[in-house]
Amino acid sequence: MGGRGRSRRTQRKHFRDGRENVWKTKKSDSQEAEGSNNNNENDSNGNNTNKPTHWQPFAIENAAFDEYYKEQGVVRPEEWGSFIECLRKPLPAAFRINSSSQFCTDLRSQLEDEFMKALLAEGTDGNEAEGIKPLPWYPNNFAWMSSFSRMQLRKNKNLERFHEFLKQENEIGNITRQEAVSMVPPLFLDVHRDHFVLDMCAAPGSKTFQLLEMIHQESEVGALPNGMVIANDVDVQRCNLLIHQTKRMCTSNLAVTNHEAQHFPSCRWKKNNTTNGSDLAGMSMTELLFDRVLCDVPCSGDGTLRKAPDIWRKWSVGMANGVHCLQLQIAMRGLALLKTGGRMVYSTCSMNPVENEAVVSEILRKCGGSVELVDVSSELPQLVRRPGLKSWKVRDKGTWLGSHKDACKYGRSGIVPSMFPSGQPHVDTSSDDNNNNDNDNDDVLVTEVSSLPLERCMRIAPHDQNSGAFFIAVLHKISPLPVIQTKSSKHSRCDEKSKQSEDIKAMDVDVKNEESDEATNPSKKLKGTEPEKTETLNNPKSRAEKANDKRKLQIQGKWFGVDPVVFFKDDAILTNIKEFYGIHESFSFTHRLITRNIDTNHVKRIYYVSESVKNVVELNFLAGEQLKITSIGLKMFERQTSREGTSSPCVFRISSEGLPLLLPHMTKQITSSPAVDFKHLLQYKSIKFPDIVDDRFREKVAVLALGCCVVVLNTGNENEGEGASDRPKVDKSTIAIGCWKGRSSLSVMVTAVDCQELLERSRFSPVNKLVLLNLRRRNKGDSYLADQEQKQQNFSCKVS
Ligand SMILES: C[S@@+](CC[C@H](N)C(=O)[O-])C[C@H]1O[C@@H](n2cnc3c(N)ncnc32)[C@H](O)[C@@H]1O
Repeated sequence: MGGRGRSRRTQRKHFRDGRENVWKTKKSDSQEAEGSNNNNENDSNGNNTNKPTHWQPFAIENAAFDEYYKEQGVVRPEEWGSFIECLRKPLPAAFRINSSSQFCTDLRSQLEDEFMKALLAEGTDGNEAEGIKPLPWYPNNFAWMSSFSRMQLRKNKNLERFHEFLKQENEIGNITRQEAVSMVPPLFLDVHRDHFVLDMCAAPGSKTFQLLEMIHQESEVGALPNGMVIANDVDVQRCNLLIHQTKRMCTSNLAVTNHEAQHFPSCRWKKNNTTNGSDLAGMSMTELLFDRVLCDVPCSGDGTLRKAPDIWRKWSVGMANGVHCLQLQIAMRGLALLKTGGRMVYSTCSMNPVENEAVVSEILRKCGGSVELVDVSSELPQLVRRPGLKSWKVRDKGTWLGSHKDACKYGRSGIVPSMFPSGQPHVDTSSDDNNNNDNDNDDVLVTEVSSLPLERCMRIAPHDQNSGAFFIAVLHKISPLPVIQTKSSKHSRCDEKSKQSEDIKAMDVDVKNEESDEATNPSKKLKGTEPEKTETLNNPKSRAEKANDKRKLQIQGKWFGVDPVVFFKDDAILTNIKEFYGIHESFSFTHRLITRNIDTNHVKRIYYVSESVKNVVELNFLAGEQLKITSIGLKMFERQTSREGTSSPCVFRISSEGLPLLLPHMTKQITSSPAVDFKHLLQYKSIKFPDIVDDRFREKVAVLALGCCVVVLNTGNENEGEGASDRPKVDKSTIAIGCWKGRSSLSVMVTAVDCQELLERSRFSPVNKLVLLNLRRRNKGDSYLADQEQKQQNFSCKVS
């Protein structure tokens, strides 16, 4: 896990207070830890102001934390000891088998039959002898937890083989390492294959991966589901992590966007005035709405204390109070983008009621009956959870506040009414000339109790099932949201706290107006184009330079720093690709190929998108390119830039991600190889033609054109490539790799690491089968099912 894991860690960025990375702690940062915990002094922003003097390991206690949560009653008083003790223990590692992988059942068998027993026998440094076990509440035994922490997995020699297994399968995309409780929200979303799903705050993407699995489950061979996922995150770097993570899924049904979730565009488009008889005129979608929305909002994150112990010293109530309004705005935008009848899951990895029940309560109040909190007590019955709180207080600068009245009394303008159970703003009725409030019993703190069905929210406590803590609420949109009137109030409210609050005051209406304006007036500056303007102002340019800039901008597209999304329509290149690979007419190319470069002479990569993603791209064009798309579809063709590339009649090679989708539709540049030469290809990466062992294979390679080709493993069971047609039979169990035919040799286009991995592991027969499956997975994506075990076994024998 070493370097890769650490580098992911270093990219974690606290969304609000610039929390430095715990895994990359500088000396001064470590020093800061000293003494900060039992004396948690906060400044007005809720930041810890202690200045420690020398290094100390992470403290795993915080008096302010204890005081706060004891008072809030998040667990019963008699449970406090086990709650806090559990929070101080490292989090056991958990992982999930990719259920849309054709190999999911093989992996599950390996875990059940091999690792479960082996890890029990081997034991570890710790006392718990459970080894690994499936999470009882996750369907089909596809999610597992171990009794080992991530550190133990890295350091313990006995666990080396298991750790290697986890790393490899994770890299290939067969499993995902993910905190157990983080797997819960997508399960309550009830995603179907034809759903349009929005993941509003998606990075680093473990839940997006789960959503994609759900969309792709039970896919027929070569068929794509009708649904899609849009994964959005405001942080570009984290978007890149997400793209890296989801690339393992090899999906054409995903678009990644980079917006503030609270301002996510809905791409409304008025059908009659923009099409001008174009080929988009038939477009039926006029607005981007979703069947499912996942609202896994940024939060204070104290539910992850076991995984990120630096939170112990950083923790303060200000962290939660400071994100309440943002969370509410994101959730309201999510509901506005949800179709009537759709489901939204709101979740946080925080235990704080201000981020949880308070946000849900305000949603219900604002939506006035158009949204209901769903009772999901009968779903996932084996998941141990607790009902949401009905009563809580707010703490600010060391003072407990029972209601908004208290906030006004103490002049706490940052504390908004929606943070309290009733959500009611305090209206000061006392007149200036009658300032005698002495009769009020103001010194008694009255804690409000909510009348909303907040017991339907779910709290997951760490000591219930040895996990992290989490909060989940399931919402159902019954009817369109009401228009929420802008009220001028002297009381501070979330809407007024936001400088862009205009967008959310009338959730279903105002956004429409704003977006229509954008669509009809594309020159209107969007957020994200700011740097460009600043540059222009600071550096006055000549007319020629400006013209040049304008041209560049046109090429660049609407969003500054983001490549444009362009349908690839270069007929000459397309005809060349189709003819070279003999691609069937049945394979839909029209409006399914995308590039990120308007200049087709310099297109390097061509992406394939599903029908659903294509529709969204078209809608986005019609709506004035409101979506800032950072990644889209499946990389299918890549320009071969080497000297070899120029000698081929077709300069575009098939990428390994795109091969599974294209393979059933190829009639040319495809041949089959016996196991011996297939193994040599993997072993030596490149073999000279005279070194090909099998004469028939050498002959078949000789007739291929120079350039990219596909070699299919001949398992010997069928007439693969023999007989009337030289085209190998392609079915669910086919194993194929992309190759390059040069003037004197045939070379693989699978990375050296992949080849090495296969060859090393193929020496051990029990692992052999899985390794082969993995190779196929990597090259063939997830559209094939593993149903011919015998064939795999045959190949294993031949290769070993
Ligand atoms: C709790 S994490 C999401 C984890 C993610 N759902 C997963 O399962 O991997 C919250 C994410 O929200 C993002 N974020 C913060 N503020 C945001 C905003 N205003 N709009 C969209 N995303 C935001 C952060 O960059 C962070 O990646």
